[in-house]
Amino acid sequence: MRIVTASEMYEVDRFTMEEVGLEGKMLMENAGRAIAEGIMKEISKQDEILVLTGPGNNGGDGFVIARTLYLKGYRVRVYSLVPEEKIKGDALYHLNILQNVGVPFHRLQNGELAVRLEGMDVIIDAMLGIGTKGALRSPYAEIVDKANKCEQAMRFAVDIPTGLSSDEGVETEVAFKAHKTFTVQCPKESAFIEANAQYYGELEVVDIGLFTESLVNRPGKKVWLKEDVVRTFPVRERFSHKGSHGRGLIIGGAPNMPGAVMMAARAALRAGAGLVSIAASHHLISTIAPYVPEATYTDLNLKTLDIDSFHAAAVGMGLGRSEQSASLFEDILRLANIPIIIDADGLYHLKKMKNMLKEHTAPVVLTPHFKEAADLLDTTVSALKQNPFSLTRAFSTEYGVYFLLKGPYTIITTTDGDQYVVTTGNESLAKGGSGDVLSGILLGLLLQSHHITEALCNGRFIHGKTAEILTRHTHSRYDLLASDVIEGLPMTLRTICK
Ligand SMILES: NC(=O)C1=CN([C@@H]2O[C@H](COP(=O)(O)OP(=O)(O)OC[C@H]3O[C@@H](n4cnc5c(N)ncnc54)[C@H](O)[C@@H]3O)[C@@H](O)[C@H]2O)[C@@H](O)CC1
Ligand SMILES: [K+]
Repeated sequence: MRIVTASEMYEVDRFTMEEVGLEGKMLMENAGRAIAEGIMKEISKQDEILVLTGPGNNGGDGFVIARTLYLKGYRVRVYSLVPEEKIKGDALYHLNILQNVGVPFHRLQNGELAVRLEGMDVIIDAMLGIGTKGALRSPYAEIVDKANKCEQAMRFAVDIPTGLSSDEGVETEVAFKAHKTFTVQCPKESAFIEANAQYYGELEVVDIGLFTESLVNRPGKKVWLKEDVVRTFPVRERFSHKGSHGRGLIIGGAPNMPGAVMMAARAALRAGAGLVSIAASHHLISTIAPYVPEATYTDLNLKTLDIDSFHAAAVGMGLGRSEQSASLFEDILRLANIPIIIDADGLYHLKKMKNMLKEHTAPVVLTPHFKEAADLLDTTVSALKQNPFSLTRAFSTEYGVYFLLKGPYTIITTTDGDQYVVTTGNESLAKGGSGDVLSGILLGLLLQSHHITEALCNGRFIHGKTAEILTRHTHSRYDLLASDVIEGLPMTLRTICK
């Protein structure tokens, strides 16, 4: 499912209207009806419903929603923040129909609210959409603030909550706090920015018949969905053998962190890796081995370890941050000609030698969380949280790496700058060890997949999905351990990836 900026959405509108020939009025009818259908599932006929409308097409959607609800017998009225003479085009067309049908219609008079917001059971925000520029002007800011204070009301936003920008990089001062946002055709970029989540609430995408084909030549941004996992998950052949499912290497294991490589190895095997080998300090091997008897072990000595005899490797989990481990990491990066995942302490060392990435020819996957990523990109966490798409895309294309920016909305960027967002999971995953398990799953899938992007998206998807399934059935969001996710993978794999 494509994610768009405002300018991309306007291009989709233009293409649909000018080149396909669907009229704007009809698209507005489709949008309003689809959103009204969604809202009707959440409300009752006893509810007092207020639709707040603005000057543009977002307001036009609001007129169609109000008419649809009214004709179905709901108690609805419309409150326009602008005088009728300011409403033009398709929105005016639908305002006329609204008034012909007899839906109660009020408008702001002399700057005063003619309708009370208090006591409303449902407030629908059709004030501003993707045409919003800058901070909210009066009276929008005041009315949004009043609407947000109506604590008993269910609040729905049309397309985007009024006050938010569609694009990343814009700080929000005041915005409508929706319980649920019905977004038209494609989710907007800003829906995946952490600071905006509280305004969007739940997000539902409604199909109104727009054609997104006109965007095919632009770098893509998409949400990776269950249907994508089902379509691309590696297929196992009846006569395959362990070698067909890949030989993976996990390099790490500082004496004080035996758990990291152990969990990564178990996760890789549970995700379907054929063979997993752990290269760690020999003191550690006897500690780890009983917990992962399926793995093989080798002393972490680059004179004897043939990295390229494996199909892919993961390095950095529990590697340590000493000078010695820094030079070990540098040697690994120089020697490896196989796809390599760099996580945790590997990312720490990489900061000082990131130019090596430009010469490195085999695929490299970086899996930082926001702090690690901000350090790598020489920026701050808050700047990265405001602009995660553009900053990671710039880094990925400059250094030629796959970049998996870990978070509740994980953004995966390819070396070409295409981006995928994976939203599965919940706060139970915010715990030590989660990253090690994710790296293991990613390695397991990298070994079995033809496409690196698919391996990364599918790996991150099943990691999050497993946490969701476990916290729904057997665990809470407090007690779930990283290793529980490994043991929960069978449930996800059995249901999603048969
Ligand atoms: N074909 C289309 O174009 C379709 C558009 N649709 C709807 O139309 C919306 C976009 O419509 P528009 O382009 O008319 O834009 P908006 O409806 O977002 O309104 C833009 C207007 O709001 C005012 N405004 C902008 N920033 C402001 C601020 N900071 N404070 C106060 N007022 C401000 C300006 O007068 C501007 O002209 C979408 O979000 C969607 O809801 C849907 O009806 C589907 C079809
Ligand atoms: K809106």
